This record gives sequence, C-alpha cells and structure tokens, in this order.
Amino acid sequence: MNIGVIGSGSWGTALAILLSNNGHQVTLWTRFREEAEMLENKREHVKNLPGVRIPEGIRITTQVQEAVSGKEILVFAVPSQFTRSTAELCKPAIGKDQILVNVAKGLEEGTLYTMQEVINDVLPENRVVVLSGPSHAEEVARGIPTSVVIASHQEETVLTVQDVFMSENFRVYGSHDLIGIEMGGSLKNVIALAAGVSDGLGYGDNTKAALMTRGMAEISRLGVAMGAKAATFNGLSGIGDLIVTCTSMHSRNRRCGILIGQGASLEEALAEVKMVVEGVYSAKAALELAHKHQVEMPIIEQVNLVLFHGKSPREAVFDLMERDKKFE
Ligand SMILES: NC(=O)C1=CN([C@@H]2O[C@H](COP(=O)(O)OP(=O)(O)OC[C@H]3O[C@@H](n4cnc5c(N)ncnc54)[C@H](O)[C@@H]3O)[C@@H](O)[C@H]2O)C=CC1
Ligand SMILES: O=C(CO)COP(=O)(O)O
Repeated sequence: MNIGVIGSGSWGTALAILLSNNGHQVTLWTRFREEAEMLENKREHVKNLPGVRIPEGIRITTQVQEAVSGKEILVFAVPSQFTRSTAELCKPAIGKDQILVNVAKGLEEGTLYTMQEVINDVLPENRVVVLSGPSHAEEVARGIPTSVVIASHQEETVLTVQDVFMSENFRVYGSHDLIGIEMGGSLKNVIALAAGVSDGLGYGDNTKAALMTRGMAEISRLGVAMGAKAATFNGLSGIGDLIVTCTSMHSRNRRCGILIGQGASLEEALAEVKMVVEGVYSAKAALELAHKHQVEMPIIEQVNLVLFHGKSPREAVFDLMERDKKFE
C-alpha cells in the first residue's frame, strides 16, 4: 500500500520503519526542514532513535501534498497538541476514501476531545481508526516483539488496518471500543507521571503497585461513564499500556515524574526529557472530564495539584493515603 506517516518524532519514525519493512511504500512527513534534513542525510533519527537505520525506501518530505496525495492510509503521529492543526494543514490534500490512523495518545484541552474525535471534527467524511497499546518506539524500531490494538466502529476497516501493520514482531488485535481504547491510552500517561513521582521520591514497589492499581480503577471509572466497556481496560490499551508506561525506562511520562519527585519544577523536568510528555497535557482535561461525568479521580486530582499548583509531591502522596476509608 501507499502510506503517508504524518509526524516524524520517535513514534512516527518507528512506525514508518515497521511499515516499510512490511513492504509498503512509505512517505514520512515532518513540518520542520531541519528534522527532514537530519532524517534524509543521516538515515537515522539521531536524537530520538539513535542507532536505528531508516530504510532507503522511506521518502522524507516537508511537503504536505507529497505526503498525502495518492496514499491509501495516513498515519497521524504528531503529539496530541498538534493533531488538530496538522489535520487542518493536511485537509485540502485529503480525499474522503483515505483511512486515517491516529497513534497519538492524548486529550484536547478545551474541547476535551480524544484524538479520534479531533480528527473526525476536522475531517468528518473520513474513517478514523486508533492504534494504541504498550509500544515504546525505541523497541518497535528495533523489531522487539510488541502487541497493540486497533479500534474502529467498522469491522472491515479494523481488518484492513490490522493487515497493514501486522508482522512477525508486531501483533495487532482489533476492537470496536474506540472510546475505551483512547481513554486507556491517554489517561495511563497521567498515572505514569504519578508512578514516576513515587520512584523519584524514593518510594518502593508497593507504592507504585498501589498507584497503578488504583489509577486503573480511576481510568476505567471515567471510561465506563463515557461509554467504554469495562473489559477494554483489562486489555493492551488499558492495563498493558499502564504497565509499560509506569515501569519502562523508555517512558517520557515516567521520567518526567521521576524528575519532579526528585525536586525539579515541571518546566525543568520537561526541558530535561526533551520529547513530548503527553500526560502533562492530558491531566487537566482528565480532571475536567471527571467533574463533567461526576467521577472520583483522586490520583489524577493530586497529579494536577503537583503539576500546576505547586503542591509538594510528598504531601500529595500523604493526602492520598489519608483519604477516608473505602471498599475496593
Ligand atoms: N514514543 C513512543 O514510544 C510512543 C508515542 N506515542 C504517541 O505518539 C505521539 C507522538 O509522540 P512521539 O513521536 O514520541 O513524540 P516526539 O517527542 O518523539 O516527537 C515530536 C515530533 O512532533 C513534531 N512536531 C513538533 N511540533 C509540531 C507542530 N507544531 N506541528 C506538527 N508537528 C510537530 C516534530 O516533528 C517532532 O519530531 C504522542 O501522542 C505519543 O503519546 C504512542 C506510542 C508510543
Ligand atoms: O505510549 C507509550 C508507550 O506505549 C509511550 O509512553 P511515554 O510517552 O511515556 O514514553
């Protein structure tokens, strides 16, 4: 197939490599000339995926028309804050038969939309599917066995996109629970920030296991209130992605949390991590959704207080421990 990958950060580049290795014709688009030159000249994403060769077959471009026209599938891989502006930029070149695959994990501030909803808002005539699950770019780019899930309301589209991405090292499940898959993928980032903070404070495995388990309870409570199936949160885009993001050395959200737990400010932590830390952008939207759907999300509330209101991480953990007694 002819495929355009829109966004050449870690994830877009890793997926472009996977798709090219699967035999597809891949064009990788970036908005930035310097990034395109680095990818083209070095055939490597020097900053984000050092040591991973970009196959010669992948075309690199900054031209939207070249990345979009004639492609059967477009993979949207820019960070969630840029998904709307990028979809708008591409819109004049997009035809209604092209399948759009969103791989960003986040919520839009203000509208509180998931990324599928954002893309659908800009391009209402296109089919939009979502790819999510435990899949760090650093490992996918090196062909390390990985499983993800693709969600759409249309069975046929799921089956088509599964075939496109599946390989001996990349197993793709299908799902019809779009909202469940997207809420799992975006909210685990906020819980991973909390897990990182706990590690940064020097707390132990017990603390992190508690944050992950009770964090999952928060994610599924909100997801179900928004129409998701509870079982989805036991899957790859639920507990699977929560496990990898809260425990992996590759996780930007966890690393950002660790730095904050060690005493860095949010700005210092973001500057140190350098790559996108989606949980920071989704945290506020998650809390607003919790209020809108009248769902209790105490961990996500404390993450917001630490990130945006100067609360000390140690005090946040203390306040979580001191809440009224509950039944599990
Ligand atoms: N890195 C990973 O392992 C995974 C990332 N994701 C998700 O994929 C999305 C992208 O993340 P990464 O590739 O890791 O980010 P990254 O931090 O590696 O790259 C960000 C890229 O965004 C692009 N960008 C920056 N400003 C832009 C703008 N104004 N307009 C258009 N593009 C712009 C640049 O090309 C930059 O390379 C995020 O939502 C992330 O949660 C999902 C699964 C795995
Ligand atoms: O979504 C991811 C892995 O599945 C990436 O997580 P981080 O953004 O925390 O690195």
